[in-house]
Amino acid sequence: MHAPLGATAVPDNRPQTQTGPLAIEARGLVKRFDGTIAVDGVDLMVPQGAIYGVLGPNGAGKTTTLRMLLGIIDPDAGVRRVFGHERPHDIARLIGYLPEERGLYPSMKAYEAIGFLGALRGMTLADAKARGRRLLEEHGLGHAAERTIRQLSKGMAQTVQLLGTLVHEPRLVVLDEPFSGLDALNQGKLEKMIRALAANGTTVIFSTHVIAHAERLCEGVAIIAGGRVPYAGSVDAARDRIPAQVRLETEARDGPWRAALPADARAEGKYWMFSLPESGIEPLLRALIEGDAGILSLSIERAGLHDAFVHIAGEAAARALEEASPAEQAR
Ligand SMILES: Nc1ncnc2c1ncn2[C@@H]1O[C@H](COP(=O)(O)OP(=O)(O)OP(=O)(O)O)[C@@H](O)[C@H]1O
Repeated sequence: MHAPLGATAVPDNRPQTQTGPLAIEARGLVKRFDGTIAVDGVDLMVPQGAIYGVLGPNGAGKTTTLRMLLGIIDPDAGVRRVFGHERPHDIARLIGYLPEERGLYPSMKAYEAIGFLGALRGMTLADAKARGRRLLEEHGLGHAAERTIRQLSKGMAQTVQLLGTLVHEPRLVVLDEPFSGLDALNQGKLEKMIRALAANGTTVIFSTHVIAHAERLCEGVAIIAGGRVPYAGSVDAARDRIPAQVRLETEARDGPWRAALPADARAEGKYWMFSLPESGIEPLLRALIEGDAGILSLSIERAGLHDAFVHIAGEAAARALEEASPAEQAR
């Protein structure tokens, strides 16, 4: 039995790599529309209980990939297993799905809309409505339970639809661009909800074109560009594809120590910046000290997911990502 959403304190330092059973295993998924390839050989492994991001610019193939995983459309080639089942429809009651196109019946009351979605996933309508009311209370929308969908703000309606996605306590939650259309406050609330779901053992997979969301939330990420997945794995391992950068401040402007700096060293204001040498920091430190650099400060900065994305998917894909939503990227 799951605890109520949002009720669990969730540590931010959960392990980045998980072993154990997979919620989703997809190999070689291909989809064409009218002869044009939308998804071109996607492999994904999502461990149970993980938060997993599918990150890519508009048109990259995120929605098509998610729809194939859910069994809404069939791949032209490849296999996908959800909790070991090759036909996701067989376990539809274990899955919650928030589609990219939001939509609830405008004349339904908020708690009825949640109830309706729960009934579609196998709950009795009465149970689903009662749970809808409870979820609305728990998420600060108790006052809106009796309001019709058309009387709600866009953000509130989106939260109602999300609660309808979760009302039957699915074991796998698939969210297509769940952050788009939400203001900063509601984006923060959604991040909390996603963490709470995972802390309760639910697997969450979401698509996004906002790197910051994937970086803050996900253990695993699939980078998707032009229908291909040039990287799928842990966020940490993606970041480790780029050498960490050393930021060095010295007292001496010149001297024998300069010969110890790696070839890619460049001046940035009062600092020297360069890639962490493969031999590690110690031999470098020794050389700097012996060469009378007078070290004032030295820090090692790990690459962020943005730099990793550029490195893996290329500048053009990164630009497309930023152009998709500059305001959301900034958050
Ligand atoms: N039903 C369809 N018929 C024809 N082409 C489609 C269909 N669905 C998707 N496509 C095309 O497949 C490609 C991938 O689309 P998809 O919606 O999967 O991308 P996405 O990464 O989810 O993009 P967005 O972030 O804009 O939603 C696009 O070129 C799109 O135009």
